[in-house]
Amino acid sequence: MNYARFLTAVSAARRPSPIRILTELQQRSPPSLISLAGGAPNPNTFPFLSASIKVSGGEVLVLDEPLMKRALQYSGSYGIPELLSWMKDLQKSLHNPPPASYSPERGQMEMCVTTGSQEGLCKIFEMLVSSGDNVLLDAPTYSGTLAALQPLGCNLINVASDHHGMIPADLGKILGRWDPADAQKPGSSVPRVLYTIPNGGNPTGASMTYERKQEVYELARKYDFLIIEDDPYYFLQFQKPWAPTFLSMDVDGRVLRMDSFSKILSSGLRIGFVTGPKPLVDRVVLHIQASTMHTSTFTQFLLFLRVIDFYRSQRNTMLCSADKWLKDVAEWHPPMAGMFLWIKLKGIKDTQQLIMKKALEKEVLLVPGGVFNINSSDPCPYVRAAFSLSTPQQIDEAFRRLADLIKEAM
Ligand SMILES: Cc1ncc(COP(=O)(O)O)c(CNc2cc3ccccc3n(O)c2=O)c1O
Repeated sequence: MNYARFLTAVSAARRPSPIRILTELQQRSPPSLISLAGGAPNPNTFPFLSASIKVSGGEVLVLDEPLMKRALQYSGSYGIPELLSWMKDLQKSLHNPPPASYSPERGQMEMCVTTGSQEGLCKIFEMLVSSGDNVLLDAPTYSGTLAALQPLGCNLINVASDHHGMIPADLGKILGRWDPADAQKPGSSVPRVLYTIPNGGNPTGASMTYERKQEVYELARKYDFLIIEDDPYYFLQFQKPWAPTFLSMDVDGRVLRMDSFSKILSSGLRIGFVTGPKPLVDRVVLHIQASTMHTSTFTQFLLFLRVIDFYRSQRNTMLCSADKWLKDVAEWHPPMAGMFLWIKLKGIKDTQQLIMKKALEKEVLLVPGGVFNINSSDPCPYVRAAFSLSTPQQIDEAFRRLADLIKEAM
């Protein structure tokens, strides 16, 4: 992808802020580093020393004094490392984005934390849209998007939609006005941006089918435009399996995705995430450096502690169910971090067929361990179980089914 052609002159002119480079450097350095560089305030002057916050379920999140000193201090413009690392794992687990394994130049998956997904939206539009540009979207649409787009003086082209979201045939008809070969020409009027809300559209409630997403994505490839996937209602889908996202099919690195925790954790914490190709996300971060510097460190830590607390309880649930159903047929080590349990099945040389065929018949899905080996065809007795998304009841039933499966296979 030629990402430069998508940037406005303002975005292309942005350069890293020297003080932010120092903050990132300091954040990555060992505590032994002595910095006389940053103009950060002395945390010993902060009047807030610690915090204990009771969360639903009765647990208490504690920000002790050392953590509070970090939480009240400046932090990196991409987001705090702990939260970014967790979010990248989550995106890989949820969407398995092809660009996760790409090189930076090829559009490697990058992420940054934003102050609400609204900030992500606004900065992405200001990065990509200049006056007079043609922008594709399906209206009616979120008023906050129009508030961010319309002042940029672009030409909004409305693509017809229905309760299944944007109608690819209408998009194709609209794009038929142009020759795809012109897309790369300087000054071309071929649209470079398509915006859509793929799940629980605001205000229509429409959710886009996977098939339509595939057709839209193919048109994006043909006319070489970016897809802005604004998905704050992804976690509010009422039926499973959740619809595969544009990010999950993004073989070209042409999807910029916004996630939000406003509807599932707190709207006042103002935390959103941008996921997309590194050359573009880096430009959003340069804008953050020059505007807010970063999303509140304190609220990022609050979210991270809540997430960790949730994952710790999910891990404990999975370990209880493993002890209950699998202790005679498998072995594992309790994970001290992350969202995965690595399970070795006893008496099974290779789990590939067992999982890809037999497990599906019993309606339980895990990942056969072989896919994580350098040579995936090498036999592997392990399976990977994720405890990020399923309920305790689902985890328990899944392991009951897995235990049946292993006993039948032994
Ligand atoms: C499609 C789509 N994209 C992005 C956002 C922004 O979410 P956030 O920044 O992550 O919190 C939204 C939030 N939508 C609304 C917000 C809102 C806030 C105060 C009062 C009313 C509001 N109404 O009515 C809304 O629809 C959205 O629906």
